[in-house]
Amino acid sequence: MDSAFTRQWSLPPEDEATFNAQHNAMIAPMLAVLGPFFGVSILLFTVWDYLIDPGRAGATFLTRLLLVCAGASAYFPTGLRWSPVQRCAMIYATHAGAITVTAAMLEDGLLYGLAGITACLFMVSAIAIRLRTFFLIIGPPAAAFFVLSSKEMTTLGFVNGAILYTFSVVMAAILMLAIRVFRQRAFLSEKKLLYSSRHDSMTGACNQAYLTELAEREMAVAKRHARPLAVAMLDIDHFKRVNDVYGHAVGDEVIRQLVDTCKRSIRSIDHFGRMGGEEFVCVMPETSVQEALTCAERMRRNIEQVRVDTAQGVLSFTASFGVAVLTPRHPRWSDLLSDADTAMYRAKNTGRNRVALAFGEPPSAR
Ligand SMILES: Nc1nc2c(ncn2[C@@H]2O[C@H](COP(=O)(O)OP(=O)(O)OP(=O)(O)O)[C@@H](O)[C@H]2O)c(=O)[nH]1
Repeated sequence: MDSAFTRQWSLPPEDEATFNAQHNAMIAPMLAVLGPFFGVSILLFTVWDYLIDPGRAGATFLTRLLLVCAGASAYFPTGLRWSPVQRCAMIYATHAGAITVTAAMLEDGLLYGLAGITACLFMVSAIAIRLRTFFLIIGPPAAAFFVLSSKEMTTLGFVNGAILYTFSVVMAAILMLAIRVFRQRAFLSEKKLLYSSRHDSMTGACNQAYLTELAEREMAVAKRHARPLAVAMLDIDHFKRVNDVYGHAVGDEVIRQLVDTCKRSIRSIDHFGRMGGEEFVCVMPETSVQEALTCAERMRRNIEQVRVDTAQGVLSFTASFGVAVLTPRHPRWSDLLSDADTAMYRAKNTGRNRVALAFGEPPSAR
């Protein structure tokens, strides 16, 4: 199948779970409002039963009340831990079921009730997010309708009712798919927007604001559980010279290569960000002094190996690193960062292309 077509209707697997979770979180509070509204409306429709057949209105009211009360348990979250979709299915089965059963109790009622029964179908379009869910929710009341109408209606009435019902199901399913596509697009644009608000557009590294947010969160966790946390600050050596000799485009390429190299040299739980210009920070949770020095050294060595092809020949570059680890002397992220920054300047001042530890050993020699 054409991939552009597939993309219209489905999300990448890594997004599907988040999309569904967001959808469930959105419909859960709606159930507490829409559920009771649906239930009360169904009870009020007893007036209609009375107009059609006053003698049976009492029985239809009791049936409606019984089924609505049975479904009302799903209006609000309970200890049963139902998923929002299961709650929807319960409300729909009992409430749309109430309309179907009471309609069947009246003469030609299913024919009159068909409008209400099919209208309820469209509510499911707004709530279901996948065809499977859609059919799961509408299945039991639809089966009830077909069974009851095959018994209660004339053959002509049954055929007409079945055609109308089936047509409504198809229309509601199409509406559901259209709503899904709109929601998917909104989800993907929001995701893209969020990504660009948090990442540097040139390198894809976290931007300063996002890195600070992540670092503060990691710091709080590390303090709460008395876990180690380390930070490495790095700056490309003599970068101004790269720009001056090779031009800005090559300078940009050097920055991109550095980010790719560093990201490949760290763990997936580490956070790498661009603080601005040619200065970067790596936040390393669960990392001791020795491990942080090893990681910084690995980044330094890998950067040293990078080669950039330019019109003036092959270019290599280096970076200087400052490492600091969280101690009680760092109540705020800015204190820890400042120590890493001081260490990084020590690495610069003692020869560059090296790793220095804040308040620790002298910089590691090349
Ligand atoms: N190409 C490019 N250059 C940048 C970017 N951001 C900052 N720069 C340049 O980076 C250079 C930084 O130079 P300096 O701060 O003097 O430091 P340096 O030349 O690296 O010297 P040391 O840090 O002391 O080793 C400046 O010339 C900036 O214009 C960028 O995104 N792209």
